[in-house]
Amino acid sequence: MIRVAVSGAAGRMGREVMKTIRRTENMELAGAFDIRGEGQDVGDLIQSAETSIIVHRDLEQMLAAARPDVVVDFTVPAAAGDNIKVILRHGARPVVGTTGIDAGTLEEVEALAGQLKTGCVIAPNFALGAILMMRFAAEAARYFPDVEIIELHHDQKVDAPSGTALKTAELVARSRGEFHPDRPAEIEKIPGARGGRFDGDIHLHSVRLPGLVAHQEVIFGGLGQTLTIRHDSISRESFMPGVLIAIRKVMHLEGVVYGLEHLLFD
Ligand SMILES: NC(=O)C1=CN([C@@H]2O[C@H](COP(=O)(O)OP(=O)(O)OC[C@H]3O[C@@H](n4cnc5c(N)ncnc54)[C@H](OP(=O)(O)O)[C@@H]3O)[C@@H](O)[C@H]2O)C=CC1
Ligand SMILES: O=C(O)C1=N[C@H](C(=O)O)C[C@H](O)C1
Repeated sequence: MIRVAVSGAAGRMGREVMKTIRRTENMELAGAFDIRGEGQDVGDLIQSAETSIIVHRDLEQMLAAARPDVVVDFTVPAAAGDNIKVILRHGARPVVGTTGIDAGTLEEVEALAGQLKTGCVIAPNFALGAILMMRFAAEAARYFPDVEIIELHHDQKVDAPSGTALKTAELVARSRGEFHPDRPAEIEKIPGARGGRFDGDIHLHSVRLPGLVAHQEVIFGGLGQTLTIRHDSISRESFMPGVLIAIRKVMHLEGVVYGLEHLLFD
């Protein structure tokens, strides 16, 4: 039985993870942490009967009371780094979906996990289709180096571009074939109209609208043709199989694994 606690328990992803853990064999929901909903029974958050697990506002207290093996974190970029360090120091294993964590914090987490010989998984996207979309995009970039990325998300998302779009841009940049851009000097009549630029010339565009969940198109352009690779998460259930894989695998890891693909394909 793996004892799992959830950080960001009152959020959209935290609630979905708690529902999933509660119906998964060999896993037990052990604790819940969030800055919102202190003292609330988790059952209220996931529309189920009372669970006797209450939301803690203090991560250390929750860890001491719940003694989880794994803590799943879906919070905010500003909090996730500190949360991960506290979880590691407490001897539990973090599985982190929070995006937008800065590179310096990630390095500190890598050093700490290595020093403590404890496993940690950090993945900007847990949906299998999104992992494949990134893989196919990296492959296509070898033949079509001209590319733009459009990510589309619900209107409550705080970070832009999405973690997935940034990871896609990194992978595309790494595997890109020969690239000789021959473009006219552009005039942006509204600043930002051409999006953000990764590596100088990979344009990323972020759309935020109610009704959306999480979507991305990677559009390649070539002589007389385009190739579009698109993934749609139409519900947050899409992320759950990947989260469960990470929870099971992190129990046997030492150090940080960045990206679900390393648990699926390596
Ligand atoms: N890797 C993946 O597959 C996926 C990653 N994500 C990422 O997960 C993160 C969460 O997304 P989502 O669930 O939609 O966001 P929500 O805003 O719905 O949930 C985040 C929760 O964390 C709480 N919170 C804020 N600060 C802290 C803190 N310091 N300590 C503990 N809890 C805190 C928030 O409270 P309050 O509302 O009061 O601020 C909220 O309840 C985002 O970074 C998102 O990009 C999302 C989907 C999939
Ligand atoms: O905030 C979200 O919702 C999502 N965030 C992740 C990201 O930033 O890539 C993963 C997915 O796109 C949903």
